[in-house]
Amino acid sequence: MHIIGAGGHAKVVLEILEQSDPILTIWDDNTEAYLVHHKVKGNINHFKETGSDKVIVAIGDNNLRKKIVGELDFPPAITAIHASSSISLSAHIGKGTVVMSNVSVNANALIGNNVIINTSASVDHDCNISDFVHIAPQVGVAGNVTVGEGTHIGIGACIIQGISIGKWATIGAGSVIIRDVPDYAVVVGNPGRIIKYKKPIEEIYD
Ligand SMILES: CC(=O)SCCNC(=O)CCNC(=O)[C@H](O)C(C)(C)COP(=O)(O)OP(=O)(O)OC[C@H]1O[C@@H](n2cnc3c(N)ncnc32)[C@H](O)[C@@H]1OP(=O)(O)O
Repeated sequence: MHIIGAGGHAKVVLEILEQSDPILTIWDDNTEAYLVHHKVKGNINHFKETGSDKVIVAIGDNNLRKKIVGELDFPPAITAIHASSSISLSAHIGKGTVVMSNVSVNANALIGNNVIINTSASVDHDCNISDFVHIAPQVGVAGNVTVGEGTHIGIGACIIQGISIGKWATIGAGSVIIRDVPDYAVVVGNPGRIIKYKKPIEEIYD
């Protein structure tokens, strides 16, 4: 199994994957780096020579994670699911996705590819979470919420039921979201209010 990334987020992903398979190879453009006790084996171009899809891109920044996944010859096929998480049998977890400790994913929730559901977050029934989203620690997402590609939901935020959040939006730490959020909006506070709009770097240059 392979991990791309050697930063703080990758450290947590490493610990999850080591529960099931201690044979892991780490790849990062900083080829001098260590991920805990594993020395980085090579850069991302070097990784491509393995021809493997048994990889997860363990990079916390949604924009950068999408960019790196896009550079790979095969989409990541590994999911990292912590043994203490509780995932409904009717939920779907996409490939390349990380589910950290004490997370709950309830009935009929759809979680896309290359998503991060961070420590102790909960995603309730019938939610639809798109690719490259990051749901930070302690976030509560109520039932029937949709979240567009690449959105970051900050630590401790709450989203009430039925809300639709657009793509590449940012929800500030501790915010309470009671109204729909448009694409690219940065929303903070209780109740959440839009303070600005921020496009991901790739889309700014499109
Ligand atoms: C395991 C892990 O570590 S996972 C990572 C967890 N971390 C997170 O989830 C981080 C979430 N990030 C935030 O909350 C950030 O503050 C952001 C993204 C919302 C805003 O960051 P920036 O774009 O740098 O905005 P900036 O700091 O300039 O703040 C702009 C204004 O919004 C206010 N503001 C920023 N964040 C918040 C917040 N969470 N709640 C309320 N107000 C806020 C600021 O006080 C400031 O107000 P002012 O203009 O009246 O002074």
